[in-house]
Amino acid sequence: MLCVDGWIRAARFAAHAGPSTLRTRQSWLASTRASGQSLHTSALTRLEAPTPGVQEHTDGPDRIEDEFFRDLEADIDERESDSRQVSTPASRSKRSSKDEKPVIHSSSWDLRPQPEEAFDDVVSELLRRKKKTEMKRMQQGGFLDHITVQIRGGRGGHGAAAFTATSSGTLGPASGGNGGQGGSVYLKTSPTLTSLHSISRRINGGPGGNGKGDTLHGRPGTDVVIEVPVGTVVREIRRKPDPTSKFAGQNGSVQFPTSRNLKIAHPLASKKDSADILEVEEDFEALDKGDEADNQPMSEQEKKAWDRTFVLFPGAEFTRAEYRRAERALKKGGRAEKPPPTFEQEPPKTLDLEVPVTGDPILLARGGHGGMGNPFFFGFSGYRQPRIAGRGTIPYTSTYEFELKLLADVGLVGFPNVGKSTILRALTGRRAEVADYSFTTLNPQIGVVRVWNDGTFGDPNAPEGRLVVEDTWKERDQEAEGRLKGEYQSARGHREVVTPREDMEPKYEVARFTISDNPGLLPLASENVGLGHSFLRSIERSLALAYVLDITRPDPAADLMTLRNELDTYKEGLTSKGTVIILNKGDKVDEQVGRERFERVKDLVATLPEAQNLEVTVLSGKFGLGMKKMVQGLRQRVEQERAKTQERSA
Ligand SMILES: Nc1nc2c(ncn2[C@@H]2O[C@H](COP(=O)(O)OP(=O)(O)OP(=O)(O)O)[C@@H](O)[C@H]2O)c(=O)[nH]1
Ligand SMILES: [Mg+2]
Repeated sequence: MLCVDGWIRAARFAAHAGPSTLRTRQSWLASTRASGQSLHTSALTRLEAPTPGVQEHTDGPDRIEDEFFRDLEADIDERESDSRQVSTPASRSKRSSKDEKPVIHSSSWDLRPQPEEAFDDVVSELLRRKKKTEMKRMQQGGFLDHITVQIRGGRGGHGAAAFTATSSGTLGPASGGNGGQGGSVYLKTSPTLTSLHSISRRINGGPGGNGKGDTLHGRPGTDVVIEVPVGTVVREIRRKPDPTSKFAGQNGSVQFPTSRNLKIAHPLASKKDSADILEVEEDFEALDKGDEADNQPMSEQEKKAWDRTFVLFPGAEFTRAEYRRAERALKKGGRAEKPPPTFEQEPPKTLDLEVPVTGDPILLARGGHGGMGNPFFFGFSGYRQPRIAGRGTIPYTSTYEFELKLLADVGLVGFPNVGKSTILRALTGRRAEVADYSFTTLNPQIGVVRVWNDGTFGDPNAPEGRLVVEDTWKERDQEAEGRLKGEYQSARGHREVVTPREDMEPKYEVARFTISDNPGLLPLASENVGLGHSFLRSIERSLALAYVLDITRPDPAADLMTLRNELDTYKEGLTSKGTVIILNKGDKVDEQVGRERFERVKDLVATLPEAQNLEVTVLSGKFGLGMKKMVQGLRQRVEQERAKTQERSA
């Protein structure tokens, strides 16, 4: 049986669409006619299986074709003459420059070695392309799915060494305020983000305010909340003390404590200390007992080092012994600087943000302690008028690795320029970039497919047959023309939403799933050629995969094998997620050729281990034809997989 429903929709769309759409359509009609091919017998309409529950038109195809063509062509003539009248020199020059746009044909990525070609040439060509696409990606701001970030809590504010003034001019009671606690760094998910590019490489909590006289404490530092997309995996990979800290390595090099023992390499440590590995605890005990070194004069370097821990009242001078006593006071009060905990003492943080973070954000790095004001040192080892206050501590820096694994239920995979973005747009209305050259899509995109009770999908108000997905530059042209005419025409103008007619059956949503459009994959993608790993990583978690092949290419079956091999090489078992094989651009081939290629793919699929889950379908993303069957297939698979996951977690 013949399904002409799709064709009627396409014809209807053409009759309603704007001038540039008409031109495309008209040239298509003309070329098809010229080749002596009957339109309704395109591979698409013949191969599309009837969708259950959808009423089929029983009129003879010839009659429908004739009727629609007469109307359509009259419409086209009328519109063309209209558009000629309004076209301005500016819009004409714009179009002509666009017409000169170089078109890279889809076959240009066919890099499978030809018999006479050396494999090395192919590889070097692929590497050249990888460089080119990466450059393009960088120029566009780029998608980032893997970054390392240095995170540190804010430094604590310094304590104040101050005294209440007395009428006699002597120093009254100590009244320095404490420094404020540094701000902490938190993490939460954001539903609107789809890449990590907005995250800075270095994130510090806000610094705490300094304490002041009259026991005025410093204000706490501002907290920082990092927002990441859902699907981000966060791993702490390193901790290191601040380079100015006592625990930092000598000469600014940083030493990460790998065991409980810590090598003290600091101006304050004696020669013996830096030679031996010394327990920190014991170090402080030894300090308390006093040391003959205490009586020796301090070097400038040592003074500077103490200055990083303490603030002195103006004019005050401290000996080494006094400093050590003050340090002990801090330690007893639990305010002394500590080395970063090792991974054994405090396991590294690992978070898998597969579901949105609800409630409080997650703490990644705590702010440093505020320094103590001088009242804290009162009475300690004989201080009646402590002319010393503590500085705020600088927390250690953690290096985190952020990796984004996009969480779409379905992933579209295919070589460049086969129409993946077009299909995403046809399914979801998301304005993904579509253009007739390879690597249009550089960043994965996610759209939501909504399935209605009558088996339709997408925008519930969009009348059938009004949808066409055009190359984005054409839309931009249309937009510009609209602006010139003084009327702003949305790029989605031909998808305008209409209120459902009263006689229409009410629709309700029965299922919803997300689908991701990914950058095109090249042979050797699993070796990181093209955009390689970056997007393979993000499809790893999809519940189902849809292969997109271009039916106008000479051997879609071979393309499928190359695609499958790439996925298999990247990760074993990934191909078992395959659900549908889409032969796109069904409107572009004539029936016999289309049928042959379709059969070849089907024969090949029958030999695959995952054959029982795979369905082969021919469709046209551009004209939204033949999509229902694919949506049903994907929906079923997604629901099955979701049920399995639920069972497993139960
Ligand atoms: N005739 C016809 N053209 C189509 C169809 N689907 C896509 N195209 C055209 O094919 C070209 C490439 O489409 P895209 O959707 O950008 O392809 P892609 O796979 O996303 O390409 P990359 O992002 O570069 O990997 C565009 O010019 C589309 O208009 C279709 O079903 N029929
Ligand atoms: Mg694309």
